[in-house]
Amino acid sequence: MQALLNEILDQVRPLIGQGKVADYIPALADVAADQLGIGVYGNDGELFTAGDAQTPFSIQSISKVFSLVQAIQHSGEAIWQRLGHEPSGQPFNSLLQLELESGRPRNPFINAGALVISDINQSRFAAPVLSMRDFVRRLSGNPHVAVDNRIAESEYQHRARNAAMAYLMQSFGNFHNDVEKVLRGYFSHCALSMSCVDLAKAFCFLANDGFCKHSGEQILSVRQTQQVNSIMATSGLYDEAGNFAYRVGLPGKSGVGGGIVAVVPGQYTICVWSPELNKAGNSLAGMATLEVLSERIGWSVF
Ligand SMILES: NC(=O)CC[C@H](N)C(=O)O
Repeated sequence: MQALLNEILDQVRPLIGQGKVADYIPALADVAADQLGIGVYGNDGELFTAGDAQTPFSIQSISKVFSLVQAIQHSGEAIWQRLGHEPSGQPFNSLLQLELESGRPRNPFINAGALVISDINQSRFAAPVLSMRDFVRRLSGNPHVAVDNRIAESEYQHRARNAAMAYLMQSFGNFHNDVEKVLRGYFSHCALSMSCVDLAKAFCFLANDGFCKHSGEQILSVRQTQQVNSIMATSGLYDEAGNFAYRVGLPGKSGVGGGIVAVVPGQYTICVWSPELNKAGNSLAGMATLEVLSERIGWSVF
């Protein structure tokens, strides 16, 4: 595995330069574009890394999985009264469908859906950002995981589109807390800084029937774990979820910080990171890395 990871990173490295670092959140644009890393974590606790696997980056939309899991933990099936679990076929920040579908987001991994989940968590936790941070610290086994407040503040200053979504949902009665407060919380969890190693470890319960070995916690039931993986497989990469299923064939979740997490049920979790994105907002070199790795090992679940 170790030799394979080194080989694959060398193979995809020439793609760096063909994508574009996200700059609609100005603080995100400061990252060095030529970074590339991978962490692979086995259900048996084995860890393989290559490249910039230990460098923390902004997890952005990958955090939507953590907030969804928290909401499922305290509210279970009831959350689906507020949003769906259908792929959207739209960019992650699209407003169009939300208006047509009366303020009910298609799924928890587009921004509108993640904002509803944040609203649900806001109603439940006294300090939602701290609850999320502590949850992620336990899952990753890294007590130093923290929010990069500079990035959270930068996104708040440029919140127009996400704010528009939240207020639109409020106008349809599908938003219960103060919009600005929920936006702040959502931007904070998107601004968590984690490395490929942190994320591969934090997602391992999804490859292990809901059980996180290093924290000793049953995070979700077996059934709930299958359900979260199914939503990742159908919606984890927005309007590129089909392409990801075709090329990689695993449940996955991406973020505009350039990270992508993928789950090999029963075996491994993988996190790749490279900041340059393709047009759909997914890491260009990251997608290629996962494609080659999945093909070489025969990991596709399809
Ligand atoms: N796709 C993403 O990673 C988007 C997350 C980002 N915080 C946003 O709301 O726009």
